Amino acid sequence: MSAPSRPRVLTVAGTDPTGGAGVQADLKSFAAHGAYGMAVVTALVAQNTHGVRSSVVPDVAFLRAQLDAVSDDVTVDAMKIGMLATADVARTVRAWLAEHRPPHVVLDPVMVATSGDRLLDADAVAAVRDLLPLADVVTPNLPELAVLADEPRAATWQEALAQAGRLARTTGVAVLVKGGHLGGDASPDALVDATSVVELPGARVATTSTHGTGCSLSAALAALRPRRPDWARAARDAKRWLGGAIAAGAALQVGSGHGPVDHLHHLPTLGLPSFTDDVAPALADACRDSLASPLVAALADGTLPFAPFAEQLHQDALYLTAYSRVLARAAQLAPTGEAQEFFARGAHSCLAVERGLHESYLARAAVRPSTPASAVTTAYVDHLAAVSAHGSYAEVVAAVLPCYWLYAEVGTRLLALADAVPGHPYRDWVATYGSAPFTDHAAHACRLADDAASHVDPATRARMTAAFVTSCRHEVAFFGQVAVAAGGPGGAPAGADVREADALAVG
Ligand SMILES: Nc1ncnc2c1ncn2[C@@H]1O[C@H](COP(=O)(O)OP(=O)(O)O)[C@@H](O)[C@H]1O
Ligand SMILES: Cc1ncc(COP(=O)(O)OP(=O)(O)O)c(N)n1
Repeated sequence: MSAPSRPRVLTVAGTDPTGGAGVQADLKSFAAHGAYGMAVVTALVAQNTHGVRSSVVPDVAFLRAQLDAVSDDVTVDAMKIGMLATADVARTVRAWLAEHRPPHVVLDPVMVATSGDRLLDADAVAAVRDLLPLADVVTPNLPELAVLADEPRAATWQEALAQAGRLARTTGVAVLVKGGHLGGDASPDALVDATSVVELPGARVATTSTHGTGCSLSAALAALRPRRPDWARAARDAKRWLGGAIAAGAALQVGSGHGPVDHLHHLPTLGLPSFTDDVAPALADACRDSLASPLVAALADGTLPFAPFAEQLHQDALYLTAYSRVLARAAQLAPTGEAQEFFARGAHSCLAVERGLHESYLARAAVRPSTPASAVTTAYVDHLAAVSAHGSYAEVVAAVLPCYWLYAEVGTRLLALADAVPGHPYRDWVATYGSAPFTDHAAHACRLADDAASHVDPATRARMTAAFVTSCRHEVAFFGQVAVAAGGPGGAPAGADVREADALAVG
């Protein structure tokens, strides 16, 4: 038979109705790591982010019935054991393990929650110790390590490593000792066996969202092990994932005590509104503000004198040269041939339009080619360059999108206004942006941004939004940068002829 598409991983643990610890956290950890999750419940715990209120431990015959229901039917590739509550529960799990031990077993020796509430009877410690030889890895925090080793609590990380080494040598089980309870800037862990120590350094995240970190780490370890060559590599990857989950926890806004971690922080979210639906209000604001600028208002009614128009086009030409490079970067990062071609064509079109502006309008204007980029143009270009240098494909696409989408929106409105003015002097230029093919290119760019957003994690999506909104602000400033003297009839000088629409694929 072929291999299963996902590791089948079982947790045997207590519950947390607020979803941060216990079985609920374990199942999220399993899903986060692409495992098929199963759960046998040892104890029903009424708890939240402030602590444990009460718990009920079902009869151990029922616990055994749950365990047998799994092993009678399903192959278990890996298993994590969490809260055991009582000595009877620990002994029942041990008896089942003796018969049905999966290839990989992680034991999280849950004793006391961060809130200080006991999750294991004092007389059950010996029964948990008896389980150690049936586990591959045990994952104690510092107080739990001391209890298992029957020694005083380690005061330093070095003492903890030595204590873990002694426990590993006496029990034969590897010890993933956790440094979450240490003070300081670091939160190191280490995988210690009888002969070696693999340190897993980690920065401490300044947060109160640490409820269920131990549960989530041990579950991740079990889920990863079937797809990793050894425990050290599984532990390294589990810890790296947990660091991101802890950092993203506060944004969940779950509870007013010690909140949970975000187990799915690294995954895209199904069912979100599309990116363009999400940022449409920002685009609408930018469109309204752009139309209100003196330059665009005078462009709309045809009263814009030629000099400020040419000055604006000159800045546009400088901008397009830089924008072309950013589109080329989007083409370089593009995940599909279609997207690569779209942005590569856009990069080329920018240069063609820039050249066209110089050969037509600007050749006849008083603006000298050496006039430098304005502060406004420079700021916009710097923003795009920064996203292009440091951002992912999705962020680059979000940053370049307003130049397509806003120009299409403003252009469409301007064209309707220009059409109401007989002999409008800038109608051809306005029509470039207010009609196809430019509006089609803008719709295509929106579609590519939505595609990109559907594959990113929440943090990247937030950066996409920030990049988009910042570009919108620069667009508004760009329209507002040229002073417009009131009055003056507009009009391009005779012979000016810019046929941008054919070549143009960008704003
Ligand atoms: N503030 C934090 N920042 C980063 N990692 C943390 C933080 N607190 C705990 N951890 C990590 O979470 C995991 C659980 O640690 P710990 O708190 O020691 O165990 P437990 O949750 O069982 O009490 C470990 O990998 C630890 O390094
Ligand atoms: C049902 C249940 N099991 C374990 C714990 C303890 O979780 P842990 O990951 O050690 O983190 P804290 O909750 O102590 O912060 C629990 N609370 N509930």
